[in-house]
Amino acid sequence: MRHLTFERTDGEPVAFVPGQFIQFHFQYADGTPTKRSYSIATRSDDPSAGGRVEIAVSYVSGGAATERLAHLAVGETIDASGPYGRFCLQDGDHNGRYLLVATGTGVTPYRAMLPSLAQAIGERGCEVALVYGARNEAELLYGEEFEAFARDVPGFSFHPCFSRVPRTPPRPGDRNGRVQVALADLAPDPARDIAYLCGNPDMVDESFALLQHAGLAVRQIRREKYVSSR
Ligand SMILES: Cc1cc2nc3c(=O)[nH]c(=O)nc-3n(C[C@H](O)[C@H](O)[C@H](O)COP(=O)(O)OP(=O)(O)OC[C@H]3O[C@@H](n4cnc5c(N)ncnc54)[C@H](O)[C@@H]3O)c2cc1C
Repeated sequence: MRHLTFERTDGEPVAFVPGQFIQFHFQYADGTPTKRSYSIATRSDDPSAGGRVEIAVSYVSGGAATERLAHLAVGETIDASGPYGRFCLQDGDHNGRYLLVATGTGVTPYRAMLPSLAQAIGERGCEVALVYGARNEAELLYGEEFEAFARDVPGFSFHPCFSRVPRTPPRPGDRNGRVQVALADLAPDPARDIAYLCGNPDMVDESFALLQHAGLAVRQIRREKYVSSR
């Protein structure tokens, strides 16, 4: 995975709502134009971010966009458009708990949402549980930040799930296995939960089915599937 930071060539800040994504535009080797989407990871409470766009890219062997992004040099430019998307927190929600579920780079929109989540916890007294699946500790993207946030913000809990290799030594709250199991253990409750699911499409579909089985309505489940957009 790579964490990349971009700024507009005209120096203007990039306005976005946490949860949105941008698209990069480039060409295949034969000159055919194409584009790919990447969630914005920038935290608005980070003064050093300064209106820049931060993204995390999971490397796909032979993938057109990730090959291009993996070989971008510092200072090089790439065409982009956006922001797009509605995988965002909504003003009218009065739920008692957010269940945020992600695998891999699917956790990036939640990093961008952290300041808004802290505000919701402070103003509405709601809880937030972040369930995050990675294969091993090395792939736990922004893990230290989420752990620090959980320490600082009562009401926010972080549940890292290691699907291949457990963390050694394990930390309190670590889970081994798939995010779906940890999600079920949180006892999803239609009376108080709104869920966000982001990342691997199979994980999103399976978690969606699990939440529906627990009684959540479709409007209580928001999804962002990281499908290839050719
Ligand atoms: C709304 C949205 C937001 C997204 N946000 C992010 C993000 O924040 N970070 C991120 O890394 N990606 C994100 N993606 C996925 C991203 O847009 C690309 O699809 C991904 O980077 C692969 O593009 P590529 O051009 O490198 O691979 P492609 O050239 O499109 O694919 C090459 C081959 O790899 C396969 N493949 C594609 N993706 C994967 C994968 N993940 N695992 C295994 N095989 C794969 C394809 O089926 C194909 O056979 C997002 C997608 C959407 C729709």
